[in-house]
Amino acid sequence: MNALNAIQPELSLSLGDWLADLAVDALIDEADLSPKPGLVDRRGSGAHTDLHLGLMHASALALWPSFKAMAEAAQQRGEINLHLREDLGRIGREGEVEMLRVTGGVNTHRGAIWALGLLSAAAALEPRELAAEQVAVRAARLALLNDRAAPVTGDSHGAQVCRLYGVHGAREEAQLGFPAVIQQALPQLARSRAAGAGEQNARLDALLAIMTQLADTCVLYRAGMAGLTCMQSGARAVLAAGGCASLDGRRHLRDLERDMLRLRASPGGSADLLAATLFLDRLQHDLPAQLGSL
Ligand SMILES: CC(C)(COP(=O)(O)OP(=O)(O)OC[C@H]1O[C@@H](n2cnc3c(N)ncnc32)[C@H](O)[C@@H]1O)[C@@H](O)C(=O)NCCC(=O)NCCS
Ligand SMILES: Nc1ncnc2c1ncn2[C@@H]1O[C@H](COP(=O)(O)OP(=O)(O)OP(=O)(O)O)[C@@H](O)[C@H]1O
Repeated sequence: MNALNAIQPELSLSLGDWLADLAVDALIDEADLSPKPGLVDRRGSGAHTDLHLGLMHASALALWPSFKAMAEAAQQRGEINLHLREDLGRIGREGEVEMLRVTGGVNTHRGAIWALGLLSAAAALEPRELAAEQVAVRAARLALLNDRAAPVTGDSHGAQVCRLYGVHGAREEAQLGFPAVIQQALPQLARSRAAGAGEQNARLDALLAIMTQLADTCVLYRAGMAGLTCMQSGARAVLAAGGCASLDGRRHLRDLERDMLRLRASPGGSADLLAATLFLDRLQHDLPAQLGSL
């Protein structure tokens, strides 16, 4: 490393490096955020027996090359088309294989590879247009294209409960332009920050805002419609009581966690979308100076 890079390492950063850094940071921040109801966090494994924080970190770090490759594929193709969609599908599936290798076969980040992969590619396509809404719309256009090489996934947990309950899951959330992120989480994050909640509480409030509405297929698979209703109404109660920075909100958060653990329900889809929220939030604010000339 030369002396200048040691002082200003960002000078040697490519767009793909930067986007992969943001995606991995978002996953690590999501995992570390505490206390999250039912999810892996700094306190423990929530409703999971096969996940822990170290595994979430290892999985997140192992995905860095996949996010970089997705961003670079978008730069190389230069437009939204079937070629790019099929590049992303291939890289995403290879990322899943790497994730399963690192975790010894546990699904830590399948939904996150999908959401953050599409968003990384969408950001790389137009690095001058990084407003959250613009990036989400491009990601949706990519998600709407049909990857001819994708295996038929009719028996995934998500696909099973989508059929059973007639809800939309991870695929449709992306195809709609991530409404849970754009309409719920980012506005809540901004409101809670403006109200002086503190960053960790603002992020918890953003997670709860997602949980008020999402048909989280992780919860549906493990705890059925009763579990989903419990998650949504419990999250609403926390926000209605003043959010995670208020004493009353914290009481409701504790009640929600107790109920989710009793049902073995873990809002993994909501957690993935919180990571997507943190990614889009940083994207708008952190563009390093030297990338401004791209
Ligand atoms: C679309 C995906 C998520 C598969 O979804 P499916 O519902 O069939 O599967 P599965 O139950 O295994 O995974 C769902 C994942 O989404 C998350 N999730 C659950 N509910 C939701 C929701 N309502 N909204 C968003 N994410 C959700 C969960 O955390 C879970 O990890 C994806 O894994 C996929 O198609 N991969 C193929 C490779 C590919 O094309 N990659 C592209 C990279 S950009
Ligand atoms: N902090 C977190 N803690 C737990 N899960 C998370 C967290 N962040 C994201 N997730 C998501 O939750 C999903 C894990 O959920 P779950 O364990 O229900 O998956 P599964 O393998 O489909 O089902 P099961 O474990 O019930 O067989 C992962 O795909 C991951 O994307």
